[in-house]
Amino acid sequence: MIKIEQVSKYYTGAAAPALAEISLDIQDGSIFGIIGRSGAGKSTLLRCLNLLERPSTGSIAIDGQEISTLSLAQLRRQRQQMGMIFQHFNLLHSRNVHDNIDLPLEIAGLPVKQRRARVAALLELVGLESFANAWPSQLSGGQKQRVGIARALAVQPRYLLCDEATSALDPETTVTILDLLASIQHQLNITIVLITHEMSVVKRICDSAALLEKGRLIESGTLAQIMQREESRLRDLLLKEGEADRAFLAKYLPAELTRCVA
Ligand SMILES: Nc1ncnc2c1ncn2[C@@H]1O[C@H](COP(=O)(O)OP(=O)(O)OP(=O)(O)O)[C@@H](O)[C@H]1O
Repeated sequence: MIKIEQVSKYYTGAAAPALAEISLDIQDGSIFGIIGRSGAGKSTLLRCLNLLERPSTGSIAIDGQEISTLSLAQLRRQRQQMGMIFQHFNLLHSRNVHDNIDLPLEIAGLPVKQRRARVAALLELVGLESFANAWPSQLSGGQKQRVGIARALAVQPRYLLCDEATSALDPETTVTILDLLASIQHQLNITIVLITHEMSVVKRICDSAALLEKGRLIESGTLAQIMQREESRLRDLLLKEGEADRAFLAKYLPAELTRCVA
């Protein structure tokens, strides 16, 4: 479990903190959505989780281990537990698909035979078996993100952090990538933390969510809890584009759906 307690982040020279006293629990095996407008602090929080940024105050504990107390070697090991995918995929254009996925394994110093087997399994996992020799420039956005996902999973992380991973994709491709992430979570039992400004993403795959605004946590909980709250900004946001979203209503508010249909 990731336990974030009273985390604040002050950037030098900034008038207001990027994060202000954020407390959140991210349960193992969940798909946790962090939502907020531009500047809300989502990326800062994600960077604190992947250990690229240190909170100014407060603590982040992973499985009870406070990360600010880790030695450099421990920090390196902990970073390997955090796979990351990005809005613009961040593939190396000088490497083909196979070699992009292989890169973290090469850096980790795994024997070549083991690396080949692992890359083949990852290509299959993301449905790109026949694209091993393709170059990034020959792929669609969705295929590029599949390569990004395979690469992030190469060293078998426990957490997959997704930074607006579908924001550059069209709606149909977005759905296929989100469904792939949900299937991977299920198959590998990893924890997925994703940041997004799109409620449709949260509705499609998240089981928990947190709403940030100007660095502050407005609300958090499981979607089941949020949907039962009387006064909830997150519930309002989830229902805002909800009319057409029967699957979501059927899951969380079946009575509401029956009323809409009647
Ligand atoms: N390296 C930095 N130095 C100074 N200020 C920063 C830095 N990174 C972020 N900020 C500021 O911190 C605040 C939160 O930014 P952050 O990028 O975390 O928000 P966000 O919700 O991810 O926004 P977006 O959706 O636009 O990426 C903003 O006011 C931003 O200008």
